Formats: sequence, structure tokens, C-alpha cells
Amino acid sequence: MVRNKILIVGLGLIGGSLAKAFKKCGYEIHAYDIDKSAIEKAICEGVVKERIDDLNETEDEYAFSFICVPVLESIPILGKLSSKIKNGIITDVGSTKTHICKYSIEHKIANFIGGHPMAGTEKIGYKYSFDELFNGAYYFITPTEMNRKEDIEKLKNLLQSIGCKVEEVDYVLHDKITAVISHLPHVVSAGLVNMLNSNEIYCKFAGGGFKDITRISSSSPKMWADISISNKNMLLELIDAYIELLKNFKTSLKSENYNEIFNYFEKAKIIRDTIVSDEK
Ligand SMILES: NC(=O)c1ccc[n+]([C@@H]2O[C@H](COP(=O)([O-])OP(=O)(O)OC[C@H]3O[C@@H](n4cnc5c(N)ncnc54)[C@H](O)[C@@H]3O)[C@@H](O)[C@H]2O)c1
Ligand SMILES: O=C(O)C(=O)C[C@]1(C(=O)O)C=C[C@@H](O)C=C1
Repeated sequence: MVRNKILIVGLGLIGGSLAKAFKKCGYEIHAYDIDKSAIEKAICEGVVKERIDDLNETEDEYAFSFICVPVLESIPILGKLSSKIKNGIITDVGSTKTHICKYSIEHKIANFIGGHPMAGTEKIGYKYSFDELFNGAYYFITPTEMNRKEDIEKLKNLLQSIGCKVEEVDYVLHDKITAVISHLPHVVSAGLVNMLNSNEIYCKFAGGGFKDITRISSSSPKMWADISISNKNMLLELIDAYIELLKNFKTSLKSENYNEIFNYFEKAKIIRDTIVSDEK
């Protein structure tokens, strides 16, 4: 294992941004992607040193290997990598953690530690990646009983070196938190856009408010289909709770209960203003 070598599998928005941030810190980056053009671009830019053509041939030479592909693709890749990489730490960036952590426990992959940066954009692919994406962002890691304390510390140190605020959390709790603050909002945002049904008049006049609440609907459909399936049970519960909330609003509106309607908006304003004022 070489201390300064990092393997990135999936050189898209997140993998590319990690590669750029680690390269800036002096690491040598090797990368694998089914889209070879992304890697060729990164080699031309001097971000990636070497393209890996076949994961089955991966050498056990990386201090860290990051799996940065859509979540349903991540598990077979972890299977392949873990049969080759025995010394370095393997981690991922997937938006859900239960599936992959359970897989690592069932297959006794003690050098795998789940991870997930709470930073991203609605853009897709390496060309939109940038080295500052994770600077100042929360980054969940979801260690399990199997992991060695020193590996957890090594991963934390690496992530802190690129500016992340690392939070250790249980993988089931992780999927609950992200279902509330990320997965349901993406389902709702896409729903609002789908309500327009490509109607020309609605699309023409959609203004700032609509664009703000639906920015994230320009994200990768593959990434969000994978996340939805992977966090199905949490998401189903939340969709029920959200429908209930809308039903209550509907009842207040039908009866023109002004106080209830006012409270619905006031409560939201108070909570959101707190979240936004906490941002640095
Ligand atoms: N975009 C975000 O805001 C965000 C934030 C945090 C975490 N994530 C997670 O990061 C991961 C990657 O998302 P992204 O936004 O970088 O997506 P992306 O589409 O920009 O990049 C994914 C890359 O993986 C490659 N890829 C896909 N399947 C592959 C396979 N089987 N083998 C090798 N390469 C493959 C694609 O060619 C692409 O280059 C996802 O698991 C997502 O849940 C995304
Ligand atoms: O800012 C965005 O575009 C995002 O959607 C980023 C976002 C999020 O929902 O906050 C998306 C998925 C991730 O797993 C983490 C971050």
C-alpha cells in the first residue's frame, strides 16, 4: 500500500470533486469509470495520474479507495474491490448507507467504512466537479463494530484535510435523517415540476419561487431512482406523513380556518429562518 495513492471509482460530480481536492493536498489519484472520456479529461488536466481499465485487476496499493457511483451500482463494486484491496481503507459517498453497510457486515469487509458528503449540486458529471465542493460541508461517516479505530481516525483525518466537518452516525439513523432533509424534498420537488406537465404557459412564467424550490429537480434521474429504491421504507413512511400534512392543510383551507392556515406558514418560516441563519 502506498500512503499517498487514492483510487476513485466513478469520476463524476462527487468523485471528480474529491479527486481535485485530494490532488490539491498532494495525493496521487488513479481512477476507474465506465465513461472513459471523464478520465481522459482528468488526465489532461493533471488531476488523475492513471486510468484503471479493469477493477478485477486492481492492485492492493491504495491508502483509500472511494466508490462514487450511483448507490445501486456501489455494492457490486464494493464486492470487486474488497476481493483485491486488503490493506487500504475502502469507503463510498452514496446518499444511502443501510444497504451498503449491511452488505459489508454480511461479507465481513472490515476495511470498508460508509461515507456521505452532505454537499453537492444539481449538475451531473466530471465537467462540473470542483475542488472546493466539500470545504465547510458536513460529511457523515457510518462506521460499524467491525471497523478498526485507527482506520476510522485515518478516514476522518483525510476528510478534515479537505475542509469537511465529519460526523459519525449509525447507518440506519443516517438514512432516516437524509430521507427527511434530502430524499423526500427531491421527490416533492420533482412532483411540483411534473405538475406543470410541460404546459407552455406554466413553463414560460415560472419565476424565482418556482425555480428556487425546484432547482434540485435538474439532478441525475439515475442517482435519484437508485436512492429512492435504496431508501424505500423510510421514504414510504415519510410520503404518508407528508400526505397527512397536506390533508390537514386542505381541511383548514376548506373551512377557511385563518389561524390554522397562518400557523402552517408561520411555523415553516420560523424553522427555515433558523436553518438559514445557522449557515456560515
Ligand atoms: N450529486 C450530489 O449532490 C451528491 C451529493 C452527495 C453524494 N452523492 C452520491 O454520490 C454518488 C455519485 O453521484 P454524482 O453526483 O457524482 O453522479 P454523477 O452522475 O455526476 O457521477 C457518477 C459517475 O459514475 C460513473 N458510473 C456509473 N455507474 C458506474 C459503474 N457501474 N462503474 C463505474 N463507473 C460508473 C458515471 O459514468 C459517472 O461518471 C451517488 O451515489 C450519489 O448518491 C451525490
Ligand atoms: O444541492 C443539491 O443540489 C443537492 O441536492 C445536494 C444533496 C442534498 O439533497 O442536499 C443531494 C444528495 C446528497 O446525498 C447530498 C446533498
